[in-house]
Amino acid sequence: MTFVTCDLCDEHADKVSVVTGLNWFSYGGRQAFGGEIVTVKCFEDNSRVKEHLATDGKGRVLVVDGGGSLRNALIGDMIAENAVSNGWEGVIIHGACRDVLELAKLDLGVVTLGCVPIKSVRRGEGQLNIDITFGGVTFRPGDFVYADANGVITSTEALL
Ligand SMILES: O=C([O-])CC(=O)C(=O)O
Repeated sequence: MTFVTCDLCDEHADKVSVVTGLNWFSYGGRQAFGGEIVTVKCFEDNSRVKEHLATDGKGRVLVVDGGGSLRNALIGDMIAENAVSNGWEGVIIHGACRDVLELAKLDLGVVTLGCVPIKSVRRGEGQLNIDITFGGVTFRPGDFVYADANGVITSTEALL
């Protein structure tokens, strides 16, 4: 998938919602990625993230509202490798990741607010496929998201 979010914004100004006010970092080996939104809402517990990236992700992007916490990582190299095996396009986390040198080698988009070396706990908490909101945008399961070095945008319909 080759695209630039700036062009998508210019061409589909009436259709896109643009995430603002957040400083994203791109850690994955895939710099531009997009697809149908699947959501997880969790806080410092990556149970749902791990579970869900172990299922079929072809054409899909997992968008995680981690409450903006940078205190522990919701994804690392093992979970990300599993995501690649299951065909996920990428992961966008309003929270942190770890194992950044390994993430850079994977054919997966990984956009987060930052990184931290400690993993999260797993107490089986978190919700799957509910509407989540950050950066002024509500991410609805089944809508579409596109991300690159310029930022993150959503649309109710596929733009590519
Ligand atoms: O296991 C975790 O929670 C995160 C991690 O380090 C990995 O995915 O390798």
